[in-house]
Amino acid sequence: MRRARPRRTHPHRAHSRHGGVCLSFGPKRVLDGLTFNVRRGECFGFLGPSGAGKTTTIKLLTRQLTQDTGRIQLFGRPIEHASNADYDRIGILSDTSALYERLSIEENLRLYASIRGRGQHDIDRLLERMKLSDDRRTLIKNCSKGMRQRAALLCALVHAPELLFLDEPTSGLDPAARAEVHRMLSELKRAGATIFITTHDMAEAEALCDRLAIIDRGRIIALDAPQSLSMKFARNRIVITTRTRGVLELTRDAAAADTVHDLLAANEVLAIHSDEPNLEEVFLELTGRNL
Ligand SMILES: Nc1ncnc2c1ncn2[C@@H]1O[C@H](COP(=O)(O)OP(=O)(O)OP(=O)(O)O)[C@@H](O)[C@H]1O
Repeated sequence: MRRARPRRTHPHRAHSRHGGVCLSFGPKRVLDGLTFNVRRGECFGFLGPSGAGKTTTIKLLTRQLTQDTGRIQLFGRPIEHASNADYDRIGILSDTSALYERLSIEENLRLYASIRGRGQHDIDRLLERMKLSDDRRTLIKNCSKGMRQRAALLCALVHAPELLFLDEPTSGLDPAARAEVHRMLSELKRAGATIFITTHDMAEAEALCDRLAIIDRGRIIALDAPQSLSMKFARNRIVITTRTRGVLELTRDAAAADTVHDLLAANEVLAIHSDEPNLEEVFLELTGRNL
């Protein structure tokens, strides 16, 4: 994988009031005191509105950029001391620009396998897995967006990395290809890989991620397990659909218990459910914006 040479982005060091990692592009503060850690073996989701700083964070974590201030550790050591052997433990899917346009899908895969010092024996299996066997000889420049995305993902995986950085891995994929990527990521996780993933797809985040960070304007505004995030924003209400009295919303208290009892006795209850927000609503509440 080609790595851009690390470069400083801002002539002076801009400190955050809260510590953590900061980065500015010119006068614009893009990351503002980021602090988080990713645990070995987990799938860590990084969500946020467009322009929040997700890709920039991946670039810092993969040493394509250098932070202005703050410390980053990779495999438990300062990232400045990361060796080539450390980088060999990493797979990166950022966009599809790392693919060679004039080579076929298979040639790209074989090239990446040889760059990574890997044998070629897994390539047929990988192509089959991503349903790319029939298109293996198609040149990248003639591939659809979904085919490119799948090919790029395979190139990121070809050396069986322990730590994967995936920037919107399912964008542009149809539902079947998306499900295939999800299955593949779940398998990698079961095999012990650590995954750092950005996505705009809340259902994907909920299904795949052990923990999620929500980032807005370069700051982390929430970090927890998907279910815990929803619970934090639970509105403490129950919603009852009745036979003749429409939909009732009750606050969870002793009075609600009496009402529910009376409704049940009168055979009025068609459905009862708690009113926890889904992740999409949590996100909207936190950021005031759609994904
Ligand atoms: N090389 C650069 N020079 C100047 N500004 C940049 C550069 N790269 C990113 N930015 C700015 O930094 C901010 C964060 O960008 P970033 O790509 O990290 O956002 P993102 O959260 O990944 O967004 P998206 O979901 O749209 O991919 C944006 O305002 C963007 O315009």
